[in-house]
Amino acid sequence: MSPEPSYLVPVQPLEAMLSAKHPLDDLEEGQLEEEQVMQEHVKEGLLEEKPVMQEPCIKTSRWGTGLTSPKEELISHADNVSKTSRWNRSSLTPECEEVMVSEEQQCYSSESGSGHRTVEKLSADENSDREYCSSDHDELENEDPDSSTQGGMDMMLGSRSVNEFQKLNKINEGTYGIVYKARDEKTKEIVALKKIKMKEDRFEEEYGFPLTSLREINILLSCNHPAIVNVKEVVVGGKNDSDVYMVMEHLEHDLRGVMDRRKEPFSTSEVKCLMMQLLDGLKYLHTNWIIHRDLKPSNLLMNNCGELKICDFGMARQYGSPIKPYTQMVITQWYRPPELLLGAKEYSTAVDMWSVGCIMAELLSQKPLFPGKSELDQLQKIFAVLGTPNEAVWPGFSSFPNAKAKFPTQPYNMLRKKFPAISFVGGQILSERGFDLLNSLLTLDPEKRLTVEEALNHGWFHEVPLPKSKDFMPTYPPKR
Ligand SMILES: Nc1ncnc2c1ncn2[C@@H]1O[C@H](COP(=O)(O)OP(=O)(O)OP(=O)(O)O)[C@@H](O)[C@H]1O
Repeated sequence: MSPEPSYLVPVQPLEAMLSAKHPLDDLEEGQLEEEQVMQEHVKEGLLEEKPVMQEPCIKTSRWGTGLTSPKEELISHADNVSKTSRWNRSSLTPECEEVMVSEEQQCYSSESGSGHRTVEKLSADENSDREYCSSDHDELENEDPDSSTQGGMDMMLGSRSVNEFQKLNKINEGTYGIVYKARDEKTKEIVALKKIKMKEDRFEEEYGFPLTSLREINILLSCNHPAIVNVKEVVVGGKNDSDVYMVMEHLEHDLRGVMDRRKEPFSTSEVKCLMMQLLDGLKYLHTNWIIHRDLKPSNLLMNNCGELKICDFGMARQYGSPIKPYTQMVITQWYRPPELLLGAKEYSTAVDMWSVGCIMAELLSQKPLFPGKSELDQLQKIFAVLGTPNEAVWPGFSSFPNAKAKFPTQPYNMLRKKFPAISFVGGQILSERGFDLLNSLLTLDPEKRLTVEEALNHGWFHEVPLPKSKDFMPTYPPKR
């Protein structure tokens, strides 16, 4: 195995991980048993599967695990971080005492033979996104109610004020937040401020903070990789400091905007440069048990130094949206894998690999590969190109809840027609190896789909034209 890049967090010894003080002590009886059982499974899994031990494990905060109340968290850190925000990146530096088995590890139940990490869904009705949320609610509801209700704002103690930033312009408004370009008055640095949209739902009424945002902040503060957007800190503003903003490094563009502006597709070497960065960032996430689950061009930021960075972790590792979108916009299905569309009971890292396949196709052709108008239409579009699956090509296919629908029979894989090896009209062509990578990413059966490691090692990246250096990637005039 090639050595891990230096930006990966050093491996914690297994002993340290398992013997570290676990906040199970703080839980109620019933919960304790349940957690202990999970803990045992984790132990077993770790002991059985040596490679897992050797992989880096980012530390998630106790807020992320929902096992300790935020108040206790603040108290236990009081000596070290008094008057320092819970959200300060530096306060998250892993310490031996704090090393925990992350929630992701507790949830992941198996590692499939193909190398995709599978997570078992936590609820019975898996088509309901809200079920995940309620499972999370349950965890939090078991906490000391006194501390939980105050948690939302307590954790902001010591955070800087948004008034220390000069808002320059609004960049974008998404489902969960409004993003501004701003200048840090102290450092004069240009940053992006994502204002967390607060919404009156049960979770927020009780805990004062949207769950999606809590998770996004927790994950992003824990990640440290050149292809993952850097969140510097969290600041507050508005009446009673009740508005919360994530302060992120600012990137001039996102891939959606860039593709919309370009008149022609990226060259093969440019696609390789972008794909390698995307896969590198994703390898970091998957190695750290994080599934992004919402990879799409608008969530891939780009700058004029040729860098690509993954953003928007609102959906990461929760496998469903806990709150209703604020706008009429729904999360796009175009990059959603067939197993999710079919109502699969388990997700794995393979869901992200499907999205990567769709993104690669779009980079090459400059148009979305499967622009479905509804979930059914999405599946029909996928099957029309890749062939209608059956038990032979995808064992277990017919057991999916949504597999009962009558799909038109398409016995052949037609993908090569869309990405030919030769073009008589001067259009974009794709080599044998390039097509093999694309086709392997777009494998219907997630068990057989390429893993991020396999994709990164694919021969396409080693044949000419080689990936373009970031320094020579095209630049675009700033639009915002
Ligand atoms: N750090 C950043 N620098 C520059 N622009 C950014 C940054 N972060 C986000 N953006 C812009 O804001 C948009 C929305 O951001 P983001 O996806 O994080 O919000 P969201 O509300 O979660 O969106 P969605 O509706 O996709 O869930 C992005 O598509 C991108 O154009």
